[in-house]
Amino acid sequence: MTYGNVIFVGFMGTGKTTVGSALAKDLGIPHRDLDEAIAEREGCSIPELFATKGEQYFRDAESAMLRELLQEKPQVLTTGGGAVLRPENVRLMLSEGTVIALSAAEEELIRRLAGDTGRPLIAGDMAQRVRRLLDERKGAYDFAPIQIDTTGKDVSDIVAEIRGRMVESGLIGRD
Ligand SMILES: Nc1ncnc2c1ncn2[C@@H]1O[C@H](COP(=O)(O)OP(=O)(O)OP(=O)(O)O)[C@@H](O)[C@H]1O
Ligand SMILES: O=C(O)C1=C[C@@H](O)[C@@H](O)[C@H](O)C1
Ligand SMILES: [Mg+2]
Repeated sequence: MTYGNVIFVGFMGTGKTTVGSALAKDLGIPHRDLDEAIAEREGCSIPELFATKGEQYFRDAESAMLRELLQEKPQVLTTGGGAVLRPENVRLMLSEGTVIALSAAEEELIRRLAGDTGRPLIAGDMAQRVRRLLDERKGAYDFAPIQIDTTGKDVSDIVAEIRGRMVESGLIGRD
């Protein structure tokens, strides 16, 4: 049994949506994804939203949707890579749930994101943009009390590792 929100943060491609969905199944609680909820509400994809309304509009929608979705506990809530950029969002996440940060080595992120067209901030020279953004966001995910490096690990192993950390922290029982 788990209580409250389990919130995933991390850079694009660290696997928040993929791992969060698998963890929610494993724990038997719902999974919501902030990017998917925004796209559904706005009636268009994230790249379309950036192109038509701009990043500032997206960030406002992201903060509002975060506040709204955090009311629906218990759940696994997976955020977008930039949701931690506003301090008010970070404060809200820390007060409303358990925050788990996923990370992965730069070259692995570049491999995972190759061919992707759904992330407007890395469109164009993807590898160069990933490197620059990683540098700009250094430390941005360090606030999360549970830190998981996903490099070279399968989704099922990552879920097992997270479960172990949640048991250690007294958030869930052993079975
Ligand atoms: N542990 C893993 N090993 C290999 N590939 C992975 C792993 N986790 C995720 N992936 C792949 O990496 C890509 C990005 O994963 P995902 O969409 O879950 O990332 P995200 O952190 O939610 O990104 P965003 O911040 O843009 O929402 C997907 O193609 C996914 O299948
Ligand atoms: O890292 C980011 O700033 C983003 C990550 C994606 O999940 C989306 O939220 C959007 O493409 C912006
Ligand atoms: Mg995602």
